Amino acid sequence: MATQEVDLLCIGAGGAAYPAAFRLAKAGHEVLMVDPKGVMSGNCLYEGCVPSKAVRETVALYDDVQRFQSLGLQGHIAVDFAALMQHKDAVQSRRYAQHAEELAATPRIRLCKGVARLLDAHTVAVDSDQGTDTYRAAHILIASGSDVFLPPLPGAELCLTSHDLYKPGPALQSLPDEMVIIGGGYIGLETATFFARLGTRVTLLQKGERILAGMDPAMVDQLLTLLPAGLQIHTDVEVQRVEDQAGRRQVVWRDQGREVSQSVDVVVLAVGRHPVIPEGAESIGIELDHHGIGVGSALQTRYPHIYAAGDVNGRVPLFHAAVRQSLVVAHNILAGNVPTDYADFSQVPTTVFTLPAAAYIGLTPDKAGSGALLEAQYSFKEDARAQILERREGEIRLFFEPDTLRLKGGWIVGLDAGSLIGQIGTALAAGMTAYDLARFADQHPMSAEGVSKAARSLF
Ligand SMILES: Cc1cc2nc3c(=O)[nH]c(=O)nc-3n(C[C@H](O)[C@H](O)[C@H](O)COP(=O)(O)OP(=O)(O)OC[C@H]3O[C@@H](n4cnc5c(N)ncnc54)[C@H](O)[C@@H]3O)c2cc1C
Ligand SMILES: NC(=O)c1ccc[n+]([C@@H]2O[C@H](COP(=O)([O-])OP(=O)(O)OC[C@H]3O[C@@H](n4cnc5c(N)ncnc54)[C@H](O)[C@@H]3O)[C@@H](O)[C@H]2O)c1
Repeated sequence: MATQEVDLLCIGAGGAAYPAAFRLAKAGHEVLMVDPKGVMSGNCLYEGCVPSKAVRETVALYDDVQRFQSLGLQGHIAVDFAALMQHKDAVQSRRYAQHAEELAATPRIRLCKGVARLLDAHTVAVDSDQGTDTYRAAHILIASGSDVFLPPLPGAELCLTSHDLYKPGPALQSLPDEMVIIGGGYIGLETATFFARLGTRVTLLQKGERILAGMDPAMVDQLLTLLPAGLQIHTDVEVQRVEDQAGRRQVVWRDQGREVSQSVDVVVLAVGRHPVIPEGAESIGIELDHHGIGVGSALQTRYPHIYAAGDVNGRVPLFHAAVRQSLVVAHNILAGNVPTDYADFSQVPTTVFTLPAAAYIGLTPDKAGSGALLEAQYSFKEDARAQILERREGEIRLFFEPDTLRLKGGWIVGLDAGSLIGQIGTALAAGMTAYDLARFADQHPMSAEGVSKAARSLF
């Protein structure tokens, strides 16, 4: 087939791709998204955010009901793990159907099921079941995301990954009694708390000294004291190998020079993700850095018309960061590839959706240095909603510039952390001060009032 012309070709159809695709199509441009999944939403919906949180929220309800056994909700409640997986699958199907409708209703935008390769700075080949098509694109958005990193660990192939756990039709259909999780980052810790709260005995093995390395230690240390009792965490260990033992898994690791082993039903490997670089990118001279495709905050590669957004640039590998970056790309394309919009990588709300959760944004004391920020605190112990829900653990901390009392960052451990961080983020984006927050009459008895109460503690 002859080469076809498009205004924008997106490599991938996840959160880093489709907001730009829709914005450009709305502005009258012809857009093609290419993705081997043949559906929109990338890994967030296929095996990431949405399915993992469908599991998380069900476990949170189970946890709440158990806590209320002596508080007015008596009766036996049991986990049906296979039904929980069906619920997760149903949420995924529902969202896929919604996205298909959105796509069908939007003119000038097509989604092709296939794999894209860069032939030169304007030409992209798309390999699909129908053969290979070639497109000449005025603009290219590389949004090919990330994939599970598999380390050279003997027996890695015996382990499950987040892909196996959360994809539609997941690998696990019954609740394991015992599980080892290798890796103490987001995926490892979230997954560990979900299973531990359901009743699985979970051992988590972390290579370095710190769980959730890179986050404010004061936040992480507080979170660690609140994790489920059925979760054992070993840090500073070196996993040696995983072996098959008549269908069970034997995990062998070194702990302070001593060899330790444990036999479990399931091993989950969660030691990170790596960017997926489309074929041809490097040969046309697109540069990589230690995160992924190298871009500045205008998200342009060395070619002004070729952009890289989302997990593939590895700067802030979160869904909402990918969406914001995608819109930055759209704005810069619409401005004729002259940077007019920039991604702010420093102010992205981040939540570890453990049970309970921890969330942070902006500048925290570990990064700012001791004494550089004025701290305000609010403990959930004294919070009305937390008392009503018997969730009195954790706190809100806000960090201000000492001279101006301008909000610089914050973190929350505990109740509604994943929602409250959005409120703090909005205040941060608006350049608000402790005075502004303290003046706002936030709703009682909701956890959000803790944000203004924390600010008021300074006066
Ligand atoms: C278990 C798990 C839980 C997560 N939970 C959260 C969460 O709660 N909140 C949050 O914000 N983030 C979460 N994330 C991260 C989030 O999923 C990613 O940040 C987000 O999906 C990134 O979007 P993206 O569009 O950059 O990439 P992706 O979603 O990875 O999409 C990239 C797409 O490109 C396609 N592709 C790859 N190569 C090619 C090619 N050559 N041609 C065509 N298409 C190609 C891929 O098939 C994929 O569909 C989670 C991730 C995981 C794994
Ligand atoms: N709530 C969220 O927003 C959310 C949830 C899940 C995933 N994600 C995204 O997915 C990405 C990947 O998550 P992840 O947890 O796989 O990676 P990660 O980089 O967050 O954590 C990996 C952990 O594994 C440890 N590790 C590495 N090699 C090891 C080894 N051999 N033995 C033991 N431990 C080892 C690392 O030190 C680190 O603590 C995250 O960076 C995040 O962007 C986000």
